[in-house]
Amino acid sequence: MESKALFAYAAPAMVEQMLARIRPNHPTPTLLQNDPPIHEFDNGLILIHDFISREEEEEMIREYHTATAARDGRALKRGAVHYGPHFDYTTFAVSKSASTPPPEYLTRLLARLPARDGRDIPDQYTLQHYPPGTGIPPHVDTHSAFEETIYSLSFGASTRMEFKLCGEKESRRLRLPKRSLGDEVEAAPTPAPSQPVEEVIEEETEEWELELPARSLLLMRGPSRYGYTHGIKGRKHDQQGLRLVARQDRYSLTMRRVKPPEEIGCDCEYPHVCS
Ligand SMILES: O=C(O)CCC(=O)C(=O)O
Ligand SMILES: [Fe+2]
Repeated sequence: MESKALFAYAAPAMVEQMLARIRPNHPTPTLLQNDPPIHEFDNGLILIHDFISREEEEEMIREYHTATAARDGRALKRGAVHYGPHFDYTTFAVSKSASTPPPEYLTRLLARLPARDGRDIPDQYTLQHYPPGTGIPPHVDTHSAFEETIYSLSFGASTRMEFKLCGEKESRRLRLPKRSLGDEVEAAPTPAPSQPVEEVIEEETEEWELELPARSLLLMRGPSRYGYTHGIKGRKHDQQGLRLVARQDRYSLTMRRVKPPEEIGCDCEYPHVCS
Protein backbone atom coordinates (compact mmCIF):
# COMPACT_ATOMS: atom_id res chain seq x y z
CA MET A 1 0.00 0.00 0.00
CA GLU A 2 1.35 3.47 -0.82
CA SER A 3 2.21 5.59 2.18
CA LYS A 4 -0.45 8.17 1.26
CA ALA A 5 -3.14 5.52 1.10
CA LEU A 6 -1.91 4.00 4.37
CA PHE A 7 -2.14 7.40 6.02
CA ALA A 8 -5.66 7.91 4.70
CA TYR A 9 -6.60 4.52 6.14
CA ALA A 10 -4.81 4.85 9.50
CA ALA A 11 -5.58 8.44 10.39
CA PRO A 12 -9.32 8.07 11.09
CA ALA A 13 -8.61 5.01 13.26
CA MET A 14 -5.96 6.91 15.23
CA VAL A 15 -8.26 9.90 15.66
CA GLU A 16 -11.02 7.55 16.81
CA GLN A 17 -8.64 5.94 19.36
CA MET A 18 -7.60 9.33 20.68
CA LEU A 19 -11.20 10.47 20.97
CA ALA A 20 -12.12 7.26 22.77
CA ARG A 21 -9.54 8.14 25.44
CA ILE A 22 -10.95 11.60 25.91
CA ARG A 23 -14.66 10.81 25.79
CA PRO A 24 -16.31 9.11 28.75
CA ASN A 25 -17.46 5.71 27.48
CA HIS A 26 -20.75 5.57 29.30
CA PRO A 27 -24.25 6.63 28.27
CA THR A 28 -25.22 10.20 29.09
CA PRO A 29 -27.03 10.24 32.44
CA THR A 30 -29.97 12.41 33.44
CA LEU A 31 -29.02 15.18 35.85
CA LEU A 32 -31.55 14.84 38.68
CA GLN A 33 -30.08 17.60 40.81
CA ASN A 34 -27.37 20.20 40.36
CA ASP A 35 -25.80 20.89 43.72
CA PRO A 36 -24.47 18.40 44.71
CA PRO A 37 -24.84 16.73 41.31
CA ILE A 38 -26.98 13.58 41.18
CA HIS A 39 -26.82 11.55 37.97
CA GLU A 40 -29.23 8.78 37.01
CA PHE A 41 -28.45 6.25 34.28
CA ASP A 42 -31.02 4.29 32.27
CA ASN A 43 -29.88 0.98 33.77
CA GLY A 44 -30.83 2.09 37.30
CA LEU A 45 -27.49 3.42 38.56
CA ILE A 46 -27.62 6.62 40.57
CA LEU A 47 -24.43 8.55 41.40
CA ILE A 48 -24.59 11.19 44.13
CA HIS A 49 -21.53 13.43 44.30
CA ASP A 50 -20.17 14.83 47.59
CA PHE A 51 -22.33 12.57 49.72
CA ILE A 52 -19.93 12.88 52.66
CA SER A 53 -17.73 15.79 53.73
CA ARG A 54 -13.90 15.75 53.77
CA GLU A 55 -14.02 15.56 57.59
CA GLU A 56 -16.23 12.47 57.43
CA GLU A 57 -13.94 10.97 54.81
CA GLU A 58 -10.91 11.45 57.07
CA GLU A 59 -12.80 9.98 60.01
CA MET A 60 -13.77 6.90 57.99
CA ILE A 61 -10.20 6.27 56.83
CA ARG A 62 -8.98 6.60 60.43
CA GLU A 63 -11.70 4.26 61.72
CA TYR A 64 -10.91 1.68 59.03
CA HIS A 65 -7.21 1.59 59.97
CA THR A 66 -7.98 1.54 63.72
CA ALA A 67 -10.33 -1.43 63.20
CA THR A 68 -7.89 -3.44 61.05
CA ALA A 69 -4.88 -2.68 63.30
CA ALA A 70 -6.86 -3.80 66.38
CA ARG A 71 -7.93 -7.00 64.61
CA ASP A 72 -4.82 -7.96 62.65
CA GLY A 73 -2.04 -6.23 64.56
CA ARG A 74 -0.55 -5.05 61.25
CA ALA A 75 -1.54 -3.19 58.11
CA LEU A 76 -2.92 -5.44 55.37
CA LYS A 77 -2.28 -4.83 51.68
CA ARG A 78 -5.90 -5.32 50.67
CA GLY A 79 -8.18 -5.60 53.65
CA ALA A 80 -11.85 -5.59 54.56
CA VAL A 81 -13.87 -5.02 57.72
CA HIS A 82 -17.45 -6.24 58.12
CA TYR A 83 -20.21 -4.87 60.32
CA GLY A 84 -23.64 -6.35 60.87
CA PRO A 85 -23.65 -10.00 59.77
CA HIS A 86 -20.26 -10.61 58.12
CA PHE A 87 -20.03 -11.14 54.36
CA ASP A 88 -19.08 -14.76 53.68
CA TYR A 89 -16.64 -15.15 50.75
CA THR A 90 -17.51 -18.83 50.33
CA THR A 91 -21.28 -18.41 49.90
CA PHE A 92 -21.34 -14.73 48.80
CA ALA A 93 -24.17 -14.31 51.28
CA VAL A 94 -23.87 -13.53 55.01
CA SER A 95 -22.36 -15.56 57.80
CA LYS A 96 -24.83 -17.28 60.11
CA SER A 97 -22.56 -16.83 63.11
CA ALA A 98 -20.18 -13.85 62.73
CA SER A 99 -21.65 -10.43 63.37
CA THR A 100 -20.24 -7.14 64.66
CA PRO A 101 -22.45 -4.19 65.65
CA PRO A 102 -21.84 -1.21 63.32
CA PRO A 103 -20.00 1.75 64.86
CA GLU A 104 -21.86 4.98 65.45
CA TYR A 105 -20.34 6.80 62.46
CA LEU A 106 -21.95 4.22 60.15
CA THR A 107 -25.39 4.27 61.74
CA ARG A 108 -25.33 8.07 61.44
CA LEU A 109 -25.04 7.67 57.66
CA LEU A 110 -28.24 5.64 57.47
CA ALA A 111 -30.53 8.60 58.06
CA ARG A 112 -29.05 10.35 55.00
CA LEU A 113 -29.43 7.52 52.52
CA PRO A 114 -32.07 8.06 49.81
CA ALA A 115 -34.06 5.02 50.99
CA ARG A 116 -37.46 4.44 49.37
CA ASP A 117 -38.66 2.17 52.18
CA GLY A 118 -37.40 -0.14 54.96
CA ARG A 119 -35.95 -2.61 52.44
CA ASP A 120 -33.52 0.08 51.32
CA ILE A 121 -32.09 0.56 54.80
CA PRO A 122 -28.84 -1.42 55.01
CA ASP A 123 -27.91 -3.73 57.87
CA GLN A 124 -24.73 -5.24 56.41
CA TYR A 125 -21.59 -3.19 55.80
CA THR A 126 -18.28 -4.04 54.16
CA LEU A 127 -15.42 -1.56 54.31
CA GLN A 128 -12.67 -2.26 51.80
CA HIS A 129 -9.28 -0.77 51.11
CA TYR A 130 -7.90 -0.81 47.56
CA PRO A 131 -4.22 0.19 47.38
CA PRO A 132 -3.06 1.18 43.84
CA GLY A 133 -2.89 -1.90 41.59
CA THR A 134 -5.73 -3.74 43.32
CA GLY A 135 -9.33 -4.21 42.25
CA ILE A 136 -12.30 -6.54 42.45
CA PRO A 137 -13.23 -9.08 39.75
CA PRO A 138 -16.47 -8.58 37.82
CA HIS A 139 -19.38 -9.99 39.79
CA VAL A 140 -23.07 -9.59 40.54
CA ASP A 141 -23.92 -9.24 44.23
CA THR A 142 -25.94 -12.32 45.23
CA HIS A 143 -29.57 -11.74 44.25
CA SER A 144 -31.12 -14.23 46.65
CA ALA A 145 -29.34 -13.02 49.78
CA PHE A 146 -29.71 -9.23 49.60
CA GLU A 147 -32.50 -6.76 48.87
CA GLU A 148 -32.43 -4.74 45.66
CA THR A 149 -30.48 -1.59 46.51
CA ILE A 150 -26.71 -1.95 46.86
CA TYR A 151 -24.88 1.19 48.00
CA SER A 152 -21.20 1.87 47.38
CA LEU A 153 -19.60 4.87 49.03
CA SER A 154 -16.15 5.78 47.67
CA PHE A 155 -13.60 7.61 49.77
CA GLY A 156 -9.88 8.34 49.87
CA ALA A 157 -9.64 8.51 46.06
CA SER A 158 -11.69 8.03 42.93
CA THR A 159 -11.69 4.92 40.78
CA ARG A 160 -13.26 3.53 37.61
CA MET A 161 -15.94 0.91 37.99
CA GLU A 162 -16.68 -1.25 34.98
CA PHE A 163 -20.20 -2.38 34.18
CA LYS A 164 -21.11 -5.08 31.72
CA LEU A 165 -24.55 -6.22 30.71
CA CYS A 166 -24.14 -9.88 31.34
CA GLY A 167 -25.22 -12.22 28.55
CA GLU A 168 -25.22 -16.01 28.75
CA LYS A 169 -21.64 -16.32 27.51
CA GLU A 170 -20.35 -13.81 30.04
CA SER A 171 -22.23 -15.51 32.86
CA ARG A 172 -20.44 -18.82 32.13
CA ARG A 173 -17.09 -17.05 32.40
CA LEU A 174 -18.28 -15.45 35.64
CA ARG A 175 -18.59 -18.84 37.34
CA LEU A 176 -14.86 -19.59 36.88
CA PRO A 177 -12.97 -17.02 38.94
CA LYS A 178 -14.63 -16.61 42.29
CA ARG A 179 -14.63 -13.24 43.94
CA SER A 180 -11.93 -12.86 46.51
CA LEU A 181 -9.81 -10.20 48.04
CA GLY A 182 -6.99 -11.06 45.61
CA ASP A 183 -4.70 -8.24 44.60
CA GLU A 184 -5.12 -8.45 40.85
CA VAL A 185 -8.16 -9.18 38.74
CA GLU A 186 -8.13 -12.85 37.78
CA ALA A 187 -8.45 -13.65 34.11
CA ALA A 188 -10.66 -16.47 32.86
CA PRO A 189 -8.49 -19.49 31.97
CA THR A 190 -7.66 -19.87 28.26
CA PRO A 191 -8.67 -23.30 26.90
CA ALA A 192 -5.74 -25.56 25.90
CA PRO A 193 -5.42 -25.96 22.09
CA SER A 194 -6.52 -29.62 22.29
CA GLN A 195 -9.81 -28.66 23.91
CA PRO A 196 -12.76 -28.11 21.58
CA VAL A 197 -13.15 -24.42 20.90
CA GLU A 198 -16.41 -23.12 22.24
CA GLU A 199 -18.93 -22.04 19.67
CA VAL A 200 -18.90 -18.28 19.37
CA ILE A 201 -22.24 -16.99 20.53
CA GLU A 202 -23.04 -13.57 19.25
CA GLU A 203 -24.91 -11.71 21.93
CA GLU A 204 -25.73 -8.20 22.80
CA THR A 205 -23.26 -6.81 25.28
CA GLU A 206 -22.87 -3.40 26.73
CA GLU A 207 -19.77 -2.44 28.62
CA TRP A 208 -18.78 0.84 30.15
CA GLU A 209 -16.68 2.46 32.83
CA LEU A 210 -17.96 4.94 35.35
CA GLU A 211 -15.71 7.26 37.32
CA LEU A 212 -16.61 7.10 41.01
CA PRO A 213 -15.29 10.29 42.62
CA ALA A 214 -14.05 10.31 46.21
CA ARG A 215 -16.92 11.00 48.64
CA SER A 216 -19.59 9.94 46.12
CA LEU A 217 -22.36 7.43 46.75
CA LEU A 218 -23.36 4.98 44.04
CA LEU A 219 -26.71 3.18 44.13
CA MET A 220 -27.25 0.01 42.09
CA ARG A 221 -30.88 -0.75 41.44
CA GLY A 222 -32.92 -2.39 38.68
CA PRO A 223 -30.94 -3.79 35.70
CA SER A 224 -27.63 -2.40 37.01
CA ARG A 225 -28.11 -4.43 40.19
CA TYR A 226 -29.50 -7.63 38.68
CA GLY A 227 -28.24 -7.93 35.10
CA TYR A 228 -24.88 -6.16 34.96
CA THR A 229 -21.59 -7.27 36.44
CA HIS A 230 -19.54 -4.63 38.21
CA GLY A 231 -15.83 -4.75 38.94
CA ILE A 232 -12.65 -2.69 39.21
CA LYS A 233 -9.54 -3.53 37.20
CA GLY A 234 -6.41 -3.83 39.32
CA ARG A 235 -4.46 -1.03 37.65
CA LYS A 236 -1.79 1.34 38.97
CA HIS A 237 -2.78 4.10 36.53
CA ASP A 238 -5.93 5.31 34.80
CA GLN A 239 -6.11 7.09 31.48
CA GLN A 240 -7.66 10.52 31.97
CA GLY A 241 -8.03 12.31 28.68
CA LEU A 242 -4.52 12.15 27.25
CA ARG A 243 -2.84 11.74 30.66
CA LEU A 244 -2.03 8.67 32.71
CA VAL A 245 -3.01 9.38 36.31
CA ALA A 246 -1.57 7.30 39.16
CA ARG A 247 -4.18 5.67 41.36
CA GLN A 248 -4.24 6.51 45.06
CA ASP A 249 -5.46 4.47 48.02
CA ARG A 250 -9.20 4.08 47.65
CA TYR A 251 -11.64 2.87 50.27
CA SER A 252 -15.23 1.86 49.81
CA LEU A 253 -18.18 1.12 52.00
CA THR A 254 -20.63 -1.38 50.48
CA MET A 255 -24.00 -1.35 52.22
CA ARG A 256 -26.65 -4.01 51.68
CA ARG A 257 -29.82 -5.20 53.37
CA VAL A 258 -30.00 -8.89 54.16
CA LYS A 259 -33.24 -10.58 53.07
CA PRO A 260 -35.29 -12.19 55.84
CA PRO A 261 -34.93 -16.03 55.77
CA GLU A 262 -38.48 -16.58 54.47
CA GLU A 263 -37.75 -14.32 51.47
CA ILE A 264 -34.41 -15.79 50.39
CA GLY A 265 -34.58 -16.29 46.61
CA CYS A 266 -35.06 -14.23 43.48
CA ASP A 267 -37.27 -14.25 40.38
CA CYS A 268 -35.55 -11.54 38.35
CA GLU A 269 -35.35 -11.25 34.55
CA TYR A 270 -31.68 -12.32 34.47
CA PRO A 271 -31.76 -16.05 35.34
CA HIS A 272 -28.28 -16.74 33.95
CA VAL A 273 -26.65 -14.45 36.53
CA CYS A 274 -29.17 -15.07 39.29
CA SER A 275 -27.73 -16.78 42.34
O1 LIG B 1 -15.54 -1.08 46.02
C1 LIG B 1 -16.65 -0.93 45.58
O2 LIG B 1 -17.12 0.19 45.36
C2 LIG B 1 -17.53 -2.10 45.24
C3 LIG B 1 -17.33 -3.31 46.06
C4 LIG B 1 -18.25 -4.41 45.65
O3 LIG B 1 -18.69 -4.46 44.54
C5 LIG B 1 -18.66 -5.43 46.60
O4 LIG B 1 -18.17 -5.43 47.74
O5 LIG B 1 -19.52 -6.26 46.26
FE1 LIG C 1 -20.38 -5.80 44.38
